Amino acid sequence: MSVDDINARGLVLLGCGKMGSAMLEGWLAKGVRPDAVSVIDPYPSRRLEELTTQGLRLNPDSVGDPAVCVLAVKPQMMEDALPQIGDMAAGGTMFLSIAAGTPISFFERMLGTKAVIVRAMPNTPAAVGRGITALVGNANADATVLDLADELLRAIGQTVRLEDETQMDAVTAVSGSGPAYVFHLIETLAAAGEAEGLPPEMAMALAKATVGGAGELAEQATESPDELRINVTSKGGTTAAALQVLMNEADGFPPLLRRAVKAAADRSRELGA
Ligand SMILES: NC(=O)C1=CN([C@@H]2O[C@H](COP(=O)(O)OP(=O)(O)OC[C@H]3O[C@@H](n4cnc5c(N)ncnc54)[C@H](OP(=O)(O)O)[C@@H]3O)[C@@H](O)[C@H]2O)C=CC1
Ligand SMILES: O=C(O)[C@@H]1CCC=N1
Repeated sequence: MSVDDINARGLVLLGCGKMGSAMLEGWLAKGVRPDAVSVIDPYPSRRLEELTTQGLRLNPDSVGDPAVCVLAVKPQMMEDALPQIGDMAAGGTMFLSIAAGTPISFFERMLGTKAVIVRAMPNTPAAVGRGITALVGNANADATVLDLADELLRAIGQTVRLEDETQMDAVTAVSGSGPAYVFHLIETLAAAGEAEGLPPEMAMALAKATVGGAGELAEQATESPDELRINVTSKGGTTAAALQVLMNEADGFPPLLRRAVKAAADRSRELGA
């Protein structure tokens, strides 16, 4: 699905809160025209209202037969929200659900077995083109459809294809929710810097740049993250002292993150039950 296809046939967002807006910003930055976008959302943000001056349509009476309809309301709201897209499923629209937990079978029940459905799990760095989205399609989403979905999602970052929908719970727990863990790492690293005597603004600047820079290095370097970690760690030095705390198998990062990721994956499974 190229930006040209979207601009020709249109894109509808059912729900445009934090994640829908992050994706929309990424697509607009890649050349999707605001006048190709319709948003259905009862309380649109000020940003969406501003975009109406560039042609974005808010809660229009009819959305026609768009190329893509992104389903971006909370899982708990999905059943109530879906009737608003009318009989779009009768046309050639690709439905792209980003709802955590909600299985493809739910959408097939709601939209009919002929609907072309792609279930995806993006994350909020999509707003700056640095997201990662995992995707899997239903039986109607053939290789061409999945390639098109992949192309659309690559406009907001990287993509991975899942072999099996059941992998989506773990994906959600790692990369869907993951940015929140990293933001919390930034918050707590800055707070720890403050506790060691740094002014708050400086501590926050150091924490943000360290997490951002380390993430970029981990993606660009040929070395693996464990090699990059070893490169920072001088024998008998400061990093080794910190890693003795963080890498502790009893109460360091490994058991803590294992528990956190399991809690998220379990919640994703619960949402789908
Ligand atoms: N946030 C994230 O990082 C990620 C979220 N997701 C998924 O994205 C989806 C949206 O999450 P998120 O953006 O965080 O949630 P938000 O609550 O920020 O966004 C949902 C939007 O849908 C609106 N809405 C509520 N009811 C309806 C309705 N009946 N019709 C149309 N719109 C409606 C909400 O309006 P109002 O606020 O007024 O209720 C809100 O603007 C969820 O399914 C979530 O699982 C997936 C990956 C990452
Ligand atoms: O917290 C949530 O349920 C959603 C899904 C992944 C990120 N946010």
